Amino acid sequence: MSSEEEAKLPPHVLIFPMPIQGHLNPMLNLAQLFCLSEFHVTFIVSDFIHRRLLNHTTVPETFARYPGFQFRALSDGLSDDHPRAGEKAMDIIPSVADVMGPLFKKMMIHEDLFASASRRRVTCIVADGLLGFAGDFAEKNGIPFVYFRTSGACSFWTYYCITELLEAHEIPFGGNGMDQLIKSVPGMEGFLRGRDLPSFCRVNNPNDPVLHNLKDLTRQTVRAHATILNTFEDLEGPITSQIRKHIPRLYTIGPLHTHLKSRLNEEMILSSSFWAEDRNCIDWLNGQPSKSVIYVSFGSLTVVTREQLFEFWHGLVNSGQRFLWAIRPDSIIGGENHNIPVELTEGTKERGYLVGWAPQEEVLNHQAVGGFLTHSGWNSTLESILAGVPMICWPYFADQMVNSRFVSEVWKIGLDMKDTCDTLTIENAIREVMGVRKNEFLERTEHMAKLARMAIREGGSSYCNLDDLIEFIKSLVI
Ligand SMILES: O=c1ccn([C@@H]2O[C@H](COP(=O)(O)OP(=O)(O)O[C@H]3O[C@H](CO)[C@@H](O)[C@H](O)[C@H]3O)[C@@H](O)[C@H]2O)c(=O)[nH]1
Ligand SMILES: C[C@H]1CC[C@@H]2C(C(=O)O)=CO[C@@H](O)[C@@H]21
Repeated sequence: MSSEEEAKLPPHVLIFPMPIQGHLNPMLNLAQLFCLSEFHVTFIVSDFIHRRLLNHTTVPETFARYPGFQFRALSDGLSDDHPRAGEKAMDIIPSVADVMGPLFKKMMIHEDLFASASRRRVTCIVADGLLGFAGDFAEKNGIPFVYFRTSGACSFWTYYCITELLEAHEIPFGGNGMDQLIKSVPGMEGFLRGRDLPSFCRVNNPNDPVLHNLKDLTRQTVRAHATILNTFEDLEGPITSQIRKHIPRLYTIGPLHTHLKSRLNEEMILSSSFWAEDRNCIDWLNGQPSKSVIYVSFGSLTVVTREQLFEFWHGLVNSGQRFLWAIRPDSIIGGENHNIPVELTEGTKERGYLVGWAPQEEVLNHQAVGGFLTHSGWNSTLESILAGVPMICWPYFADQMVNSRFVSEVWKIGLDMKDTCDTLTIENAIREVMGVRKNEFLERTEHMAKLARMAIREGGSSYCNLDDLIEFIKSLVI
C-alpha cells in the first residue's frame, strides 16, 4: 500500500474485554459506536465466549454489517467445563493474564498488528482496565492505549484508594469495623462503611494477594493515554471529579447500551447473552398489570446456596407480589432442587414466572415491571436506572458492595440488603419498594432516567465525551 493510500485509511482500534458477560456487553456497544464512526475494529474474545455468541446471539450478523470489523478468538486458559462463576469466577483473572496474555502478544506480532491491504496496523488499543498485560504490550511496542474499566466510577474510586485505606489501617477492618464509616475515600466520608468497600477488602491479612492485585491493576490505569467509564456525569459527577485529579483524560460516555441505540436511530437491542434468552417471559409480562411485577436476577457470576434460594423464594411468595425470576442454569450450588416445598410451587403458579436467562433490558423496560431485585452488577444498575425501575440490592461480591450503597444512600433509588438473606427481610423490602415507598422511589428513579437520557442526547455530557474520545483516537494516528 502506498503512503497516500494508507493516509486515507481510518483508525484501527483493537478492543480487548475481560471475558465476562458484564465486561463484554459495554465493550461490544463501544465497538459498534466506533464502527458507526467508520473506524476499523478488531475485537478479541475468548474461544468460550465466541462459541456462546455464535450459539445464542445475533452479534455475528450485527457486526457483519460493518466490513471494518473483525473478531479474533483466543483461549482464556480455562477448561471448557470450568464453572466461571461463584468462587471460581476469580480464576479468570490469573488465567487470562497467564494464558490469554501471552497468546495475545504472540498473535499481535505474528499478524503484524492486524495490518492488511485495507487496514492500518492497530493504531490504538482499548483494553479492559483489568488487563495489565495489554498496557505492557502497548507500551513496549509504542502503541497508544486506553483503559476501559467496566464498573462504575464509585467502585473504581474505592479500588483506587486501597493504598490509602491500607496506609490508614482502615483495611483490614475486621468484624467490628463492618459498620464503621470509612475516611480514606475522598467524597464518600459520610456514608461508606467497611461493608460497602469492594468485597476483596474483607481480608484479615493486609498483604492479601487478591486485594493487592486489584489495587495494582487499578493504580496502573494512570499510565494509559486515556480512561473510559460507562457512566454519566449527573450520576457520578462528584466521584469523577475526584478521579480526574489523578486521571485527567477520563471519558464518561455511558450508559452505553442506550447511547448506542440513540446513535443508531433505531430501537435495536444488541443482545450478547452467553445463555439463550427465554422470550416466553415477555408474553407472561404482557398479561400483568402496570408496575406490578418484581424482576429478580443476579447476573452472570453469582451463585446461591439452596438455603439462600429458598429464603428468596419464600420472601417473594410471602410478599404477595407478582415476580419474574431469572435463575441461571448454573447458579444453584449443588444443582437444581427437586424437593421444592409445595407452598413455593403453588405460590409461583399463582403469581410467578421462572426462566433460565431473560432478555433483561426488554424486561426492565416492560410496563409491568415495577421493581428489580438485583446483585448490583454495574450493567444491571445502569439498565434499571435507564428504565426508571427502583432496586432492591443483594450484592454478591466485588464492586457490587459499593454500587448498592450508592443506590440506597446517595441516589436513594432503592434499598440495600447486603449481608442479609432471610425471608422476612426480603418480604419487607419488596413490600417497601413495590408498595409503601413506591411513589418516592419511582419519582427519584424516573428523574435519574431522564438525566441519563439527556446525557446521551446531542449536546449532553456523554454524547460530547464520546465525540471527544473519537477525535482523540483519530489524533493518535501517525
Ligand atoms: O437473565 C439475565 C441476566 C442478566 N442479563 C444481562 O447480563 C448483564 C449482566 O451484567 P452485570 O449486571 O454487570 O453483572 P455481571 O455479569 O455479574 O457483571 C460483572 O461485571 C460487571 C461490570 O464490570 C460488574 O459490575 C459485576 O460486579 C461483575 O459481576 C446485563 O447486561 C444484563 O442485562 C441478561 O440479559 N439476562
Ligand atoms: C472477576 C472480578 C474481579 C473484579 C472485577 C470487578 C470489579 O470490581 O471491577 C467486578 O466483577 C468482575 O467482573 C471482576
